[in-house]
Amino acid sequence: MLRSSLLTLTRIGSNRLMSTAAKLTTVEVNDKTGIATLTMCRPPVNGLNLELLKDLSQSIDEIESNKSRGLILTSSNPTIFSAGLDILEMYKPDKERIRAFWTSLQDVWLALYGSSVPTAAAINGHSPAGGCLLATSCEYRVMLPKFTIGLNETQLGIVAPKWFMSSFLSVLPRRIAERALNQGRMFTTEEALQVGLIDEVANTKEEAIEKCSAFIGSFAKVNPLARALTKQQFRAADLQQLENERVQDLEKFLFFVNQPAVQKGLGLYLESLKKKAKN
Ligand SMILES: CCCCC/C=C\C/C=C\CC/C=C/CC(=O)SCCNC(=O)CCNC(=O)[C@H](O)C(C)(C)COP(=O)(O)OP(=O)(O)OC[C@H]1O[C@@H](n2cnc3c(N)ncnc32)[C@H](O)[C@@H]1OP(=O)(O)O
Repeated sequence: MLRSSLLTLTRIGSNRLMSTAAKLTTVEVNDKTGIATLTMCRPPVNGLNLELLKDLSQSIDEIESNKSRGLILTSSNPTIFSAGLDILEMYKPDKERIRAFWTSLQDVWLALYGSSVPTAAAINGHSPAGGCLLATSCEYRVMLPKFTIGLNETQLGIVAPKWFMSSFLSVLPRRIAERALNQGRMFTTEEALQVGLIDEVANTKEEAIEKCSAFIGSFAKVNPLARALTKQQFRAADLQQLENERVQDLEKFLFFVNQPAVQKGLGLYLESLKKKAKN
């Protein structure tokens, strides 16, 4: 069940905490429900860099293979679910590292969107771009009030690839998804609930996790294999499309991100974030 020799198993109440010393994710399995909570813990904003993506992949694999009854994705940061892709991976990138970075992002999406176990996101903070991609790859979303979620790529002068759109479209009606993506719109919790981008609102992270657990519990009397195969049939075309086009998708990304205008835009955006952080 545990695949790394570095892995430690600790017991907290009725939960088993599985994590490695230097990992950027933790996996905690509730002994009563059998549901695994996968927590992202990369300060300051859970920016998805190569290391966090690799740890996410490993944790999802771990949950798939340890017979958990479901997966709840959340964050250790009290105000940020994930700030999306770490822009430092894309700005003035190292040639080899950026290839590994994008390939790892593809791996995470394929594993999470195609996961055989029921998945839910307890969105306990802001969730722009890649953060929204992770949340919409899950089957159910519960979000805390006064945060924002959405695919804001066009606001940064970049383009969400097709598979980002697939996740978005699996949740939102096409007309709303298309307009929001073109605008790079970030939705408040209330707006997200209204359009169906999230399923429920919770006042605390604990409540969000409870609601996610209740969603996963709703499959208790359904045959797990029948449920998993049904989910996978719904998602097969999206998953197959990326599987078939992985190499071309990587090359497209590299070409696009290395354009001088895109580099300039990313540099200005990073500067604006840093300026905002100082004030
Ligand atoms: C037809 C052709 C098709 C071709 C398609 C092919 C390829 C497509 C090419 C590219 C697609 C790439 C897809 C990218 C998706 C992404 O995820 S891009 C990332 C988008 N993320 C954002 O815009 C979020 C930016 N951050 C924020 O809005 C805020 O930080 C926050 C998350 C709301 C948190 O706010 P808060 O006030 O709490 O924190 P600060 O803003 O003060 O930030 C603290 C600290 O963190 C740094 N930081 C924040 N976000 C990022 C980030 N995403 N990457 C890197 N660093 C980040 C910020 O700069 C501060 O740093 P410090 O000053 O050093 O402390």
